[in-house]
Amino acid sequence: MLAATAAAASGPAHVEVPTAYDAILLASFGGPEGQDDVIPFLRNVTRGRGIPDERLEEVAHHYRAFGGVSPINDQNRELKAALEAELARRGIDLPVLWGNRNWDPYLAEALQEADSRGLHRLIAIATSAYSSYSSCRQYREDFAIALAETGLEGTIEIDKVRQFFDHPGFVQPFIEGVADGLAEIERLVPDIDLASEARVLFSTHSIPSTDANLSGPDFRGFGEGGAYAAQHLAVAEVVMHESGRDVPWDLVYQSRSGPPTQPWLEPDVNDRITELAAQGVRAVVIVPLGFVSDHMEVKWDLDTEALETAAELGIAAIRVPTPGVHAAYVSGLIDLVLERRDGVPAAQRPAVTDLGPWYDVCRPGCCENKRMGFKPAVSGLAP
Ligand SMILES: CC1=C(CCC(=O)O)c2cc3nc(cc4[nH]c(cc5[nH]c(cc1n2)c(C)c5CCC(=O)O)c(CCC(=O)O)c4C)C(CCC(=O)O)=C3C
Ligand SMILES: [Fe+2]
Repeated sequence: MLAATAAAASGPAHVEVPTAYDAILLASFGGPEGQDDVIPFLRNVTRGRGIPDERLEEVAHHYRAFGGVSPINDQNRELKAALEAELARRGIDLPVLWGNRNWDPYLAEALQEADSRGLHRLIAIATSAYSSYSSCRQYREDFAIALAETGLEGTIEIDKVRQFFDHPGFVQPFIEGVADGLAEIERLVPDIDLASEARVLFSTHSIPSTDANLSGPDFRGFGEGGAYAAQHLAVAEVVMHESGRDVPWDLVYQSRSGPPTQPWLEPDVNDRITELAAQGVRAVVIVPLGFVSDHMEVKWDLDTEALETAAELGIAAIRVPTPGVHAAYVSGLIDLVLERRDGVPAAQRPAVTDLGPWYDVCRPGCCENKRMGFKPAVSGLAP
């Protein structure tokens, strides 16, 4: 088990005062549940960006290949049930509401439900562990939009748990996954020398370099790729160390979209596998470090595309599981709610890298989107 070491005092934590919450808001991305949902869902995801339906059809085919159904909604139903079970096990009476940014059940519906049940102080868990516009601020903007849509500003307050990339509950499943993945490679390629012929590839969602460089706070201190890249590198290092294996590793990116002229974080996972194969690498273990569940970005971009790339090059490849409903992850999410509710001091909060524990509330300007412009957000220090 990964030791739940208390925070290094040097971490950037800023701790809020205790708040008695009425309910947990499980906030996620949402996904289509049938072929007819696919284009309307993609219009929601890309709203305000004027992307023509022909371009959306290109992304749609990932969903179409799976019957138009993203696995993400069932995964959130399971996560909600697991959170409820863990709360019940601990004797904590805190309802869990679920709302998505891009598909039914929408955030606005969850807020209406909260209001009708008299639940007005919400603590949100977003299914997104790192700092960036897409994984943090966009959730906070969409909370603000849902509050405005429902006329519940001033009635409902939404706080959000800290970014949990380095919480031991999130990291533990990846440690187990890497250890198991490497053992599986040894079974598949019995004569392999892991240290020279295998690579562990930690994969996360590529984002535009502009977003990455603003994924602060204090973004200038994090170098190339901002806090987003720094957080992934720090967690990957811990995972490798804790797995007890001495195998070289890289951070790679997947699921790039946007025009080719716009710089996004690189290298792409497929390009890196191709390069490694040319260098004589015989096996890769792919770790979806940027994701909390096996949703479409994992099923398509890794299990379909990246595994195919490896197969075509004749090298062995294993994809490690995401946290999903792993007991350590579920219990860690409840711990995150309770540390916030109780105003636990930063030094007592678990964090496995010295970047954390992360802030309770975003700093002004944190995770800004310079491409699409300023939108007000809640759950932060400044709108
Ligand atoms: C960092 C990050 C995460 C990880 C954090 C988190 O988990 O939140 C994530 C997750 C996800 N992304 C998802 C789906 C999509 N993301 C898109 C587009 C984009 N994602 C971006 C970033 C991220 N995305 C960005 C920078 C864009 C371009 C838009 C822009 O320029 O700002 C598009 C539009 C089409 C396209 O542009 O390709 C789709 C359909 C799904 C659902 C999967 C399912 O249905 O199972 C999930 C969980
Ligand atoms: Fe995305």
